[in-house]
Amino acid sequence: MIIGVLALQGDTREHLHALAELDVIARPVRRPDELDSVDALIIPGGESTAMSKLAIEFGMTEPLRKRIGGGMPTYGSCAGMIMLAGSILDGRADQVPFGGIDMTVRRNAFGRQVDSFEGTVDISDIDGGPFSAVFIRAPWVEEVGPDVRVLGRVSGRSGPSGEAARAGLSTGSAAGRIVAVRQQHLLATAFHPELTGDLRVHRYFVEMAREAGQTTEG
Ligand SMILES: NC(=O)CC[C@H](N)C(=O)O
Repeated sequence: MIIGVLALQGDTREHLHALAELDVIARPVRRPDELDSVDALIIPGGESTAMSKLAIEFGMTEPLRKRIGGGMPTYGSCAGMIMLAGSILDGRADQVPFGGIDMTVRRNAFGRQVDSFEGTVDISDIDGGPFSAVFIRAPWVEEVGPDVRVLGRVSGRSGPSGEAARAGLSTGSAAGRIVAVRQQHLLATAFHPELTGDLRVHRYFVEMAREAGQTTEG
């Protein structure tokens, strides 16, 4: 099994590194023929408006829509979550998501004054305690359709910076927000597990990809 990491823009390297730590064969994907050669895909964090523009320029939008819609296991973190959404609030008018997950996300949702903060997130399918999750100009999920499972919400604050408090975690405006979802073969988180060295989300996704591979092969 080969897992690709979309390499148009964003923190591709960090995801490749996380996959290498898990002994998975992983490679960057920029062109349609490279997409053809992978079994699953990670869409990294970065800037979704730039990613959308580059995907159009590289002729990747339609091939990606087709593979994602056709059952390729795909995981999006942060900007990648935005690109997997059916609909985007506070996006740019010319921004075209790849879609796949029946959800509405709000870009830069935690407030413009807060560029980044750490929060805690419990993910229902993943053992080992809450995640210390890094949010960088992150979206949250505003609404989900009936086929989407909510896996995680912001449960509290962590980290010494007090940024989480400014993000409203103490007053409750960020607490409880949906930041991890799954719809069948598609997974998305608003935070960046690739930046914290906690490999549990990647391990979970690799398992998803393996299971999908077994179903198609057998
Ligand atoms: N860290 C991120 O991926 C930020 C996402 C960014 N705010 C966007 O709209 O794409």
